[in-house]
Amino acid sequence: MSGMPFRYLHFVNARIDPLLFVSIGVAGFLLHQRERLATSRRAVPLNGDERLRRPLLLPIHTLIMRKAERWWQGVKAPTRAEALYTIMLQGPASYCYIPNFITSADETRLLNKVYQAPQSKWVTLSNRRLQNWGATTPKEGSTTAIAHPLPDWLNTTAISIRNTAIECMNDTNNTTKGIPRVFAETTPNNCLINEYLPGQGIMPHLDGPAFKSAVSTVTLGSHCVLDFYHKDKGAGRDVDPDFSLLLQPRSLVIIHDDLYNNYLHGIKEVVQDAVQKSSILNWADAGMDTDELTSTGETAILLRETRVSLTFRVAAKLSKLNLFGKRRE
Ligand SMILES: O=C(O)CCC(=O)C(=O)O
Ligand SMILES: [Fe+2]
Repeated sequence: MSGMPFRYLHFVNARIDPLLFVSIGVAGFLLHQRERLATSRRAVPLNGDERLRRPLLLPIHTLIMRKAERWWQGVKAPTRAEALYTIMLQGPASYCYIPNFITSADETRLLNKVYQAPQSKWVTLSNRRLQNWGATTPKEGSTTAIAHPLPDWLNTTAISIRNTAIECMNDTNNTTKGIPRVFAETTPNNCLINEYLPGQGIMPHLDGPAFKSAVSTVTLGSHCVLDFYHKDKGAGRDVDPDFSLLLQPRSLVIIHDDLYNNYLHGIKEVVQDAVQKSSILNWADAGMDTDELTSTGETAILLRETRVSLTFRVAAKLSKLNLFGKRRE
């Protein structure tokens, strides 16, 4: 009877000094806080209706606790739940996803044009190939682009994007989300074409300063999961994205304002994407095939094929110089 507890107490009294007690207490508190935060992240429902039921004013002690938790963890970026909440509130101003923006015939025609381009047009990078058309920047990081017209086969799509942006802005029923003002004002004058084989992707990044803060992308050939990471949090191989958009073949996505300026975007280098309803912002519009879905209807495995993306942008500033360095009339 006297054995274990007594010996244990004796051990504690004799060997453990108060500093160690305090350290154990602090470590316990830290672990508890970490678990609490992880649980609250997992528990936050990601669909809009649940979010709308959240109280607008949180009790002061909850706010203080949240601040303390963030400070405690040294995390400046918003949590996943907060990021999604923000994006849902600002969502209507941040992206516009339009399934089947082009027909299958247009998709084939555009793909043929891409592959008919002279070999010299392709720039081969380690993880993808690209072509650059229209107004182009002389070097990386330039803020001024040199004016050059888009070829007709791309200009047709650029004009449809502008018309769509105008429709979006006039859409009083708000069936198309977002107000892609940049494209309503100006027809895109640059198109970057990226080709990704299965297993290829693009590291998370922000687009450079040469273009206005909106980007519109037509997806050809295969789907893509475009991941977003808040810029304060950063991104790396072991960092989970805050959320993603599922871009289906023939769709158009316009990303602008908050989503464009404050989130890095990237595509993972994988041969298949495991997608979940809870992390895909446009799940409802993504037109998932029922045979791709698991029995719950909330996850799917999508096998990648070759994807070609046409990314249209508006150059922020056009140089008065032509390609040969001479001033235009
Ligand atoms: O292929 C895409 O959809 C994204 C391309 C992209 O982000 C870029 O070229 O900057
Ligand atoms: Fe980009």
